[in-house]
Amino acid sequence: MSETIFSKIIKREIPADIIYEDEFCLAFNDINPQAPVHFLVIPKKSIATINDIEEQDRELVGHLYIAAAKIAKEKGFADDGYRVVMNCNESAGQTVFHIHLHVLAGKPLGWPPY
Ligand SMILES: CCNC(=O)OC[C@H]1O[C@@H](n2cnc3c(=O)[nH]c(N)nc32)[C@H](O)[C@@H]1O
Repeated sequence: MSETIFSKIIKREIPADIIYEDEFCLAFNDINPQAPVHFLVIPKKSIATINDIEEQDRELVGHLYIAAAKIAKEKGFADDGYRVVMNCNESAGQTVFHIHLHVLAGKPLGWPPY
């Protein structure tokens, strides 16, 4: 698996503002927030894109959403509302090839998101 900046964050080789961690995933604030709340939930397993998610990753991908919802509830914006986005490849703007959920909240988010 190719090393990404996110695998360095998982290994604590580079710093990040970590807000949640469990056996399977890590969440940290985005370095370039696009909303008052903008954090990422990433699996500890390196999976490059949505296209690379395998049947064996079903539980793990579901776990990312459960973690996102747990954080949203803890931070108090679950009921108000939030957006969860996972981008796949260049035209969707994916720049780090380690899958990650973007969790955005804290302001009315426009739709469609482009
Ligand atoms: C269009 C979004 N497509 C994408 O691939 O998102 C990658 C996301 O990761 C964020 N990011 C990049 N490097 C770092 C870093 O070292 N630290 C942190 N805390 N966030 C980072 C970046 O701002 C972007 O929102």
